[in-house]
Amino acid sequence: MGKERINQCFNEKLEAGHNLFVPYIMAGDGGLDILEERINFLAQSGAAAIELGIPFSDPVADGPTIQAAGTRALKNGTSLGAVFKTVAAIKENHSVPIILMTYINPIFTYGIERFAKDCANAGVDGVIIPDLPMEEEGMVASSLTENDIAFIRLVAMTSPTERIVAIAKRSEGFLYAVSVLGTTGARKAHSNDVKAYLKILKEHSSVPVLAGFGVSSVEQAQDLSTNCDGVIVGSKIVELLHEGKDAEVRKLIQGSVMEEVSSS
Ligand SMILES: O=P(O)(O)OC[C@@H](O)[C@@H](O)c1c[nH]c2ccccc12
Repeated sequence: MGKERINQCFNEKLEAGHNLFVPYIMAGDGGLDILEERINFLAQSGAAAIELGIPFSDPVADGPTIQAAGTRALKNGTSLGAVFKTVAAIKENHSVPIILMTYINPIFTYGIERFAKDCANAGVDGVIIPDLPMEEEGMVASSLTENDIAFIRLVAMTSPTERIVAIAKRSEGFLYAVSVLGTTGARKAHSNDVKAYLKILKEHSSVPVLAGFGVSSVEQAQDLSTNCDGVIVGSKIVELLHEGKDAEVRKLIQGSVMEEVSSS
């Protein structure tokens, strides 16, 4: 369970020579009753894990696409409790790691201990909390550790190297390397500094490093994956699924996970 499951699933893919691909979807976008089918589809298409967003009314790091998905999910009445129930049922049939992405506020409201226990009971493997600074993560970190839930840390390109290294050393499951400045959302290209930044992270992290934010094509995924272990794709996946373009989602994942054969 938890950390072990993520490590095992990621290692299997890496050992088979694949890049890792973690799609982000918003829980309750399209209704919770389609979640199992979506997760199954993404896993079958080659996803190494699923990042599952909890809709929240004040999503400071979300770009317009993810915000719109959150609004749709909230309109459907999606609550944290309902997501736990749905995930528990899904986990009876599927082994793909599930990582919850939630801001700290809903966790406080729900209760930190209760949140960590319910994650474990539902079979959630890891948690990402984008607005919890390293200095304040203690209470949440100990509850997650007690329940064997991987606490995935995010690093930002703008942070000083010392801070980047400290965060890289702590991360569990994988390290989320935010690879653009600003909020989530598809971008045409990543800056050249990203490669150097990913290299530093790879040197200091004991878990796989995945690059996220702004990835929307196989080319970008392949390019980033030459300097780290894979990518996280949110907005593009959310948009394609919302438009019913499942075949394109499959192509994006399959093209991204295949390690490119170098011509030299
Ligand atoms: O949408 P993008 O640019 O592909 O970025 C991933 C992202 O959506 C997902 O990981 C995510 C959604 N909301 C977030 C908030 C903070 C950090 C990460 C996220």
